[in-house]
Amino acid sequence: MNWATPESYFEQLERWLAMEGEAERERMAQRRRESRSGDPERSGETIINLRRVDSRTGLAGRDLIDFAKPAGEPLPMSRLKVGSPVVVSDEDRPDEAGQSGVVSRRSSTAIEVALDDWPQGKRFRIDLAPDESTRLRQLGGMARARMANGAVRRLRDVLIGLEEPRFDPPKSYDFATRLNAPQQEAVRFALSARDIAVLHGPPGTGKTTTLAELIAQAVRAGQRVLACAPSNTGVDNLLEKIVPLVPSVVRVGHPARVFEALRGHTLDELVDSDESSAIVRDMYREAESLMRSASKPSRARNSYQRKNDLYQEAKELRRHARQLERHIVQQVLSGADVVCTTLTIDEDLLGERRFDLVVIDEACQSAEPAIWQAALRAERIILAGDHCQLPPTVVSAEAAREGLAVSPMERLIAQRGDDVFRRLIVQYRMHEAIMQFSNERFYDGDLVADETVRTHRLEDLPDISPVDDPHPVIEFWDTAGAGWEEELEPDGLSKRNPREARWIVEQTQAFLAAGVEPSQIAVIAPYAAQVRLLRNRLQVSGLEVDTVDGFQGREKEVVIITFVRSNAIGEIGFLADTRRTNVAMTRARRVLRMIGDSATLGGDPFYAALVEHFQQAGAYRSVWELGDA
Ligand SMILES: Nc1ncnc2c1ncn2[C@@H]1O[C@H](COP(=O)(O)OP(=O)(O)OP(=O)(O)O)[C@@H](O)[C@H]1O
Repeated sequence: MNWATPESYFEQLERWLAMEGEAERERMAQRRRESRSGDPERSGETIINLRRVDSRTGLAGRDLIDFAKPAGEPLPMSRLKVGSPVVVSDEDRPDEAGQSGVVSRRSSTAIEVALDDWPQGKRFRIDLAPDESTRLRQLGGMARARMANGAVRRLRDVLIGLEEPRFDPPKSYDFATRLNAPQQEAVRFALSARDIAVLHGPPGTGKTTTLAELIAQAVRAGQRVLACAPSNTGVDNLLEKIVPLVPSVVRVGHPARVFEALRGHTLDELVDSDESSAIVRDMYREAESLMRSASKPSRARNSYQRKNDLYQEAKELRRHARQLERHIVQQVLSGADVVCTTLTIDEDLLGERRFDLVVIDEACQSAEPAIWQAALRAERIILAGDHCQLPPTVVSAEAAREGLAVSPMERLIAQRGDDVFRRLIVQYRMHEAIMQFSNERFYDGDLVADETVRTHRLEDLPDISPVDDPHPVIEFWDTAGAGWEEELEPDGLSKRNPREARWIVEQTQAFLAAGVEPSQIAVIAPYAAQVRLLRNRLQVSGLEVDTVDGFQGREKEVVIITFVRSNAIGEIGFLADTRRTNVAMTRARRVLRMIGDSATLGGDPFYAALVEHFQQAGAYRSVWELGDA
């Protein structure tokens, strides 16, 4: 995408955001209609028939309530993840609005929600809440960017693609972590940027490790850094790597949304452990006791006046307590070398703060409107991600078609080419054979497998049999002509393939029998219906069956993929977004198995090349060999 002026750029973004808002409202309405007519859980945005099974008090006095189905029934597949904003409501009072909260933990049978008040009722439902506040904050950031002056204005225009990025001669650094040569070069390059630099990190190449080093170097040079990512998980992954390298890091955000192990670095906890916070707590307690005294009935002559005085005193005390609390918060923030937050920034909290360097990890998963809040606080900005993996989530199909699903990082690479980015090329995850196809199709053949993983096999793990007949590293199993056809899930719109599912179950059981731990296996399916079917049939604790989205950024020793689509008309639906398949394949460390119908998939040049690649590699099999096709 190219824009002629900042005005045309921001007008386009505003239109896209309006379309997103409309599409989200439509999706909510659709969900309500489905609730009335059939199974509300099918939307993946609602869980019904829940009971309160446990509770504890979390940070800042919030109630953390565990909800579960009767008799420990597993929860349905849903988009409700840790950090999702939700509404908890009483199923017996459908007309009441319910309470807003945030998912703070999830297991296969229970979901914990952080709520400000105790939820009343017996049977509950939890609905994913639309994120209007995020959109409003994005609009605010865009409006300010539109009016920007001076240096911010120049940075803005480089980001939009209207001005050339500039670089100083690279300096040399004394690195704190052991980086490979391309990682070192990437740090030198990024830190030489006067306005913008981009780091392209293909799977397993140590993008986050490199970003943490780069941030540490900036801090050593006396700079203040804002480290962001679109998701809470992304922020926490970065935070985890920054903490050992930088003395003072603060994580801004709802503690319920932060990994438990990292909560000591949240602003809430740091403020809480500040010495002056004891005084604030005393002041609040004192104010409460004044309020209680004031509310006691009294027959004294001047009781009205006395009550009024007590209320006034309590109010004044509270005002002072809040002031002091704000002061502590600002002190903690000012003392931090690095502030970590999602891209949805709390503007009141950060105030006018600007940073020498703003780093955005997973930048390929944020759409254009999401970057402006952070970008406006930057002297220089570094975007890192992999545009060959999952794009930003966009609800409006029309806005996506028009370009909202293209991240600013992807756009900058397309506009500026090699001048603006460096690619990390040594990967520490996949056996060479697993990497090869992705490498050729997506990474210009640049990727190199590090010696520590290049030839690693399943048999190198402890307790794996059979050692004398090693498991092949890669295999594509073709169902062409076998009649293993896809079907629609009854009452649903999602697709599944029962015969492929049966094959997957057999394969998985064989790996388990060979000694592979359930937690080392990923079963990946593109469609929710196939995931549901497989979860039903593969109830093994620790084994993960999910869609691609559930595995982004992660890895497993063994990855088994079912492509599902098998039909006479060669329709492959959203498998046509081949980046999803790239993500799925590149999760695997030692073994990759795929099953699909080449007659259906092969109409698409990407899948035709994939099957051809496996044939050439001697890793092509047909289900006809099984004798039960
Ligand atoms: N220079 C290096 N030497 C040895 N191991 C490394 C090096 N750089 C990264 N690694 C290892 O590679 C793995 C991936 O690193 P990291 O988590 O930084 O990758 P990533 O690129 O952010 O991953 P992804 O993008 O796939 O989520 C980690 O186990 C890390 O310790």
